[in-house]
Amino acid sequence: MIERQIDLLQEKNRKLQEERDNAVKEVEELSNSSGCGSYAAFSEFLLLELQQATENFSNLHKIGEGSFGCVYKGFLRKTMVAIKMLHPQRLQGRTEFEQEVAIVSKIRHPNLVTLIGVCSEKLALIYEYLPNGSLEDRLACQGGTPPLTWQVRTRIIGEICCALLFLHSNNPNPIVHGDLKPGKILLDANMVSKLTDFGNKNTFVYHIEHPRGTFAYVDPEFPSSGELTVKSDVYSFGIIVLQLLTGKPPLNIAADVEDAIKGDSLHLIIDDSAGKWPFVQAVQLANLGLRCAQIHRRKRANLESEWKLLESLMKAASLSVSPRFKSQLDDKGIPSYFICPIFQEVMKDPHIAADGYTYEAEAIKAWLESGHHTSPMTNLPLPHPELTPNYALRSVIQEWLLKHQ
Ligand SMILES: Nc1ncnc2c1ncn2[C@@H]1O[C@H](COP(=O)(O)OP(=O)(O)OP(=O)(O)O)[C@@H](O)[C@H]1O
Repeated sequence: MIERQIDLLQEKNRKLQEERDNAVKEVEELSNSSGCGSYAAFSEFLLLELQQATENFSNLHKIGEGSFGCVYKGFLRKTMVAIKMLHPQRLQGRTEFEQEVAIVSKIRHPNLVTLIGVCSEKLALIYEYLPNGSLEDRLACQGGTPPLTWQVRTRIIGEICCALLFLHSNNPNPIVHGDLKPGKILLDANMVSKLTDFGNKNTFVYHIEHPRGTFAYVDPEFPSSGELTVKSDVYSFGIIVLQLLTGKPPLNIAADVEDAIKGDSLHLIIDDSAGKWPFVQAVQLANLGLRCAQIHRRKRANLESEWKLLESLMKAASLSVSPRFKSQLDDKGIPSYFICPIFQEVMKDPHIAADGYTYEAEAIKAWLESGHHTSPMTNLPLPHPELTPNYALRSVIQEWLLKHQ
């Protein structure tokens, strides 16, 4: 009798082991086929969940409509999200949707909008929700919002450059945004900027065929070459820099700024609604914008070489905090990005984790050592546990502390 029970238990144990081995194999196969190691980057949502989150796609939840479909705001699995419903006719088909998702879902950077998930049955993309809307709307002060200060504008320029450097250095192939313009730069609750719609060249091609005033950002060499390169993004970036500096519409902006520099009248076209922009820095930004917005690709700036200048401009801007820069400050006047998301204290030794967020070294090490394999910020699996010191932020914090304590 006992022997029979032992046999049964052994048989059950063998079956369980077999099931476990099969499950492990399946997970390995899935992660290999996604090409991103064990990094399961996004969730699949049901249409029913989207319907519940948006009260059946009611107009009250609609936040906008682009050429590729409507965007709704919704509360999904305890998170505020933006749901982008793609028009199926705007895509070449499901394969293209899947290819795009495969690219976008693997990329994480603090200045790129995070893809949280997809709803394959409805071809919908679910992104983190950015409550301060687009740079286009903020530049136009839509809804009565105050103009962006020169400090915020300088930081946004640095952040966008940082995001482009990240996309362009992607391995094995650089990722070209292809449709960079203020409408594709979104702002979070702290006015930190994030690029959206990267890895979707179709948006760009669509705009070339159906111009809506956005062609001012388009690489002038694109129509003849028919090809988008990283230098196409550099051109659009240059136009955005000049627009942030002057507040002018993008058409012919490079020629206007160039004329102003030649005629010693740059001070007349700097956007004074941004506050008192230090003139030396305004000139540096004007020249940076012009180096990027060259008509010929081969003459355009290399963003890697421009980064040092931008870093110093960002540093200077963050040290010169005006009262209108409040959204970046906590109630003690400390810039929010100085605060470790785990310890909630000003960082002494900031380190960047694989999720792109910066934490106090001690805090993130303790998190990893206690067996966590996920991001404390996004809850998504971390592709690796390595940490990189954030020297730039550390020196900004130290200088700020010296000045304010
Ligand atoms: N993650 C998000 N959080 C908050 N608002 C968003 C988000 N994504 C898009 N939006 C808003 O939804 C609207 C539509 O965006 P979408 O990117 O589809 O089109 P667009 O950029 O306005 O136009 P097009 O794609 O035709 O150039 C815009 O007002 C945009 O600011």
